[in-house]
Amino acid sequence: MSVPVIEARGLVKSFAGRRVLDGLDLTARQGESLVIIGGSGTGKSVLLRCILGLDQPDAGAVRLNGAPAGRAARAAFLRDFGMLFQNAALFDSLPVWRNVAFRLLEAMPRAAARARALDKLSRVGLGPEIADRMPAELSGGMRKRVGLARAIAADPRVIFFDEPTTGLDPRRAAGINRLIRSIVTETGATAVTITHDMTSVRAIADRVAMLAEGRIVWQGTVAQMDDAADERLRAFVEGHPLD
Ligand SMILES: Nc1ncnc2c1ncn2[C@@H]1O[C@H](COP(=O)(O)OP(=O)(O)OP(=O)(O)O)[C@@H](O)[C@H]1O
Repeated sequence: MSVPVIEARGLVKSFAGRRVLDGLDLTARQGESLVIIGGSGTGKSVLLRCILGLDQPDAGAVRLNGAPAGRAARAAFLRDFGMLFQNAALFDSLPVWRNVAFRLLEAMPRAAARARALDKLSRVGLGPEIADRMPAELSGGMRKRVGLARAIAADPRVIFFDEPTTGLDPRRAAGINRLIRSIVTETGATAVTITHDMTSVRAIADRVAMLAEGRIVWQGTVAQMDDAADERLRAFVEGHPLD
């Protein structure tokens, strides 16, 4: 079997004495689409931040492409990494194409970067007429698509999607889910998505991992998820009300 792209072992992270991650183990393998689910405040973002080196775990270790996540392994990982942020996180002062080409502009001439940006915009269903618009002129769904074009601009091997459908109506959300799935399948990239949206989970996931009480308490395919008896999983998947 190939070396895991991401391996987290025994991650512990507390804030103000409260343990958010409590011995968490998780593996993402080359080319798979892993979706992490879990209630609000269960630590999904903290987990991503620990993987990316933005938060330091109190204990445990992260390995990236088989190597301990020190400075060099993390730099190599980030060179081949793209991310779609919640709310797209576009630069409001830059036109769409420069948002998409942001990292490309360091690596290639402006004309080539613009051409690549237009190509990626077209991949997410946006025409060249959008390229010179400012983000504020776009709808939420279009901004999300621009964010997706930016995430894939440099053809990354690993892509993180942070709540990709939040704030979108169901049809726009379905459009984003379909794009994410087709991009992951086409490029063979490893994808890690965090979401609350069960429609998204079903559209995107090869494997689902549920975070609760600081650990991955269940993982499996979507088909296994539908058959699983785990109470916490059932409650989340079926949306049992919480007071
Ligand atoms: N820098 C920080 N300082 C203090 N507490 C933090 C910090 N970052 C996260 N937390 C706490 O850790 C817990 C988990 O937060 P996190 O953002 O990872 O949750 P989440 O699962 O991503 O939630 P949501 O689904 O609502 O985005 C929360 O209680 C949060 O307040």
